Amino acid sequence: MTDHHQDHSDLSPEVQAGLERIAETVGALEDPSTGVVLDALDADIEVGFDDSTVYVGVTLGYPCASQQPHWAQRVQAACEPLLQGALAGSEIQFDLFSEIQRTDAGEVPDSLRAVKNIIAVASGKGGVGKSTTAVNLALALAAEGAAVGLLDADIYGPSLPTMLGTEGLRPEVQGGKFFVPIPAQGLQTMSLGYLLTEDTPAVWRGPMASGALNQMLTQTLWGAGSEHGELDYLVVDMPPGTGDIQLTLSQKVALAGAVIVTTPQDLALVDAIKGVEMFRKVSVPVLGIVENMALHTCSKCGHEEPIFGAGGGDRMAADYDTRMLGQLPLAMAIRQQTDGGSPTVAAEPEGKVAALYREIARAAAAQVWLGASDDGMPEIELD
Ligand SMILES: Nc1ncnc2c1ncn2[C@@H]1O[C@H](COP(=O)(O)OP(=O)(O)OP(=O)(O)O)[C@@H](O)[C@H]1O
Repeated sequence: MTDHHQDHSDLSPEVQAGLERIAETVGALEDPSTGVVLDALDADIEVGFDDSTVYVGVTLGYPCASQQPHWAQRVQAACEPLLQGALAGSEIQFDLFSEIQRTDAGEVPDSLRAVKNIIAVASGKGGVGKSTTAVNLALALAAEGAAVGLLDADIYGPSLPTMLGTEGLRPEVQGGKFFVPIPAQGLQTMSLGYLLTEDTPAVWRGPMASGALNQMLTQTLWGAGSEHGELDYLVVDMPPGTGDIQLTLSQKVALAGAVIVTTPQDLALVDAIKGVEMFRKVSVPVLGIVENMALHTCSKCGHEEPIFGAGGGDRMAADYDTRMLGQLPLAMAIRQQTDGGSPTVAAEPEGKVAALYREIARAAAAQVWLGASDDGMPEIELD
């Protein structure tokens, strides 16, 4: 439940009552990323008064730096009618903060203690744009103010070095055992692509692959390059599919949640359902579904069409009691930018597509904050 912080003992009772009404009004505003009113969330609302200025501060549990103007406008509109009596003529000053909490991960290796939340980005099958989504989501979380790491767990075809323009770089090794993550475009990154050389055999069998993955996860000094020695989120770009590697990883570390990427074609949706079921089976909360390549935007006229059909992700979200985090268009620019080493969120931070990725990132992180997004769901048994 929300705290309304107020120590207004030195203020007149009339001012105190006015501030209390303002706190209540702010508490009744809906948080756009969860659709829940602030009072029902674990949000902090602070209200103060000094020299004709009413200070209102809201602290959310997910990164939301870009939302300050939008919130300021909403708080202003909702509270202006309350500036009466002793508060008449006052101004409102609004600040939005975020404080990202840690998901309880139980026993974890030392290197992962620096990570507050691990988010897996997964897909039931290959080629749906999972890696593109993972890298843009990681950049979007960082753009919203979080300290973010990105682990490319795609053992068979590590694409992170290409997407972030870090090909050919090798991580520094500390104490003969630990990798120092490579900083790239504001992210702390690690990929098997950094460790393979031209001479490394490309055939990685299941047990070897999951061993390598486990090592990258647990032997990387994740907090090393970030300001506070901690990461708010480690985004893991999972290998495609729902086989042993995926299951092992999901069981080995306490994931804060999983984002499932799908395309609107029916087949990909069937595969995405397998992804949802796999995570449920190992009690990992499914944060939601991202529908990629959902609309085709004509590069000549800008017209948008759902060439693979519409509404599949929404239907699946409803059927499987999860949510749609957002839809991305099939756009030439997304492919060119991501394959060219500067993913859309970094290449065009103010563009329409970057705004979509940021909205998805906020919604996913907000679900991590809510923590128990799957509460009450019966476990689904496979086989
Ligand atoms: N929304 C999009 N619009 C246009 N191209 C896209 C979009 N999303 C991804 N792509 C392109 O599709 C190709 C496959 O994307 P990506 O590598 O992210 O998929 P993946 O699901 O991770 O694949 P894999 O299973 O091979 O790892 C890439 O060339 C990427 O640039």
